[in-house]
Amino acid sequence: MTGPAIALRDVSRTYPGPPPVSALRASSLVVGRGEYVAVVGPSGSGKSTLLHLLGLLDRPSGGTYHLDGVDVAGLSENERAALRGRAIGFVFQAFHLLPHRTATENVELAMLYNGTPRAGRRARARQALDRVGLSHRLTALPTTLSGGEKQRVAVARALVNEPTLLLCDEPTGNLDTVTAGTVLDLVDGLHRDGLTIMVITHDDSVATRAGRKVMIRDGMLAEIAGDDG
Ligand SMILES: Nc1ncnc2c1ncn2[C@@H]1O[C@H](COP(=O)(O)OP(=O)(O)OP(=O)(O)O)[C@@H](O)[C@H]1O
Repeated sequence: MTGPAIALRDVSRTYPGPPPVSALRASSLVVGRGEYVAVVGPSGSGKSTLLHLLGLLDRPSGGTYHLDGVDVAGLSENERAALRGRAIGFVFQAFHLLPHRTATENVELAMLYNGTPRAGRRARARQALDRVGLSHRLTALPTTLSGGEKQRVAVARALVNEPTLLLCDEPTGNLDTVTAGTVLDLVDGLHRDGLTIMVITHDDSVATRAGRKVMIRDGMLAEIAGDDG
């Protein structure tokens, strides 16, 4: 792999409408491997739009996006899906766990389409759940898990394919402050282990965990200087 984890150059996204909405305007951003970046901004500023582009869930209207040195514009839909599954882990506010599957099964599902043999999936799911401190809840159904535990299952699911980039969208939005702290501690640990992390949030207490903050306002990205910057 060559190049930074993420390189956006003059990336824009206009929703056609009518009327057309310029949700992201010619924005550039380079994120090095192992960086922990928070994207903050008010409602409607373009955070989800950016996340969908970064996560290969949407295509920009203009500009270029290199992920791990790969110009993703040149990829077919199947290649984009394969790259997404291999390189990116997602954690969302609403957990998105299947209610009738155990914690282990929820994590196993992330490996369904990536060629991991069935026999290997269970062991890897257990390892991922162990990494997030849930080895005692392997067979629990999501309805029996606390909010923080559900989010930790979601983190295990995001990690199980060993992505290079973790994209988190308001990861603590459904959690109380104390539980949010434990999930953010977990994310801090992943960062220390070398994972590249982007957290999208409107919550400053979440953003301050990151080494670098980027503001988005009216679809424009701008760096926010750190305390020592
Ligand atoms: N599919 C769409 N079609 C048209 N306009 C859209 C679409 N999705 C988002 N928008 C608009 O684009 C702008 C940016 O929306 P986006 O969802 O990226 O903001 P956000 O910062 O994630 O907001 P929030 O914090 O409220 O989730 C908003 O003006 C929104 O109304």
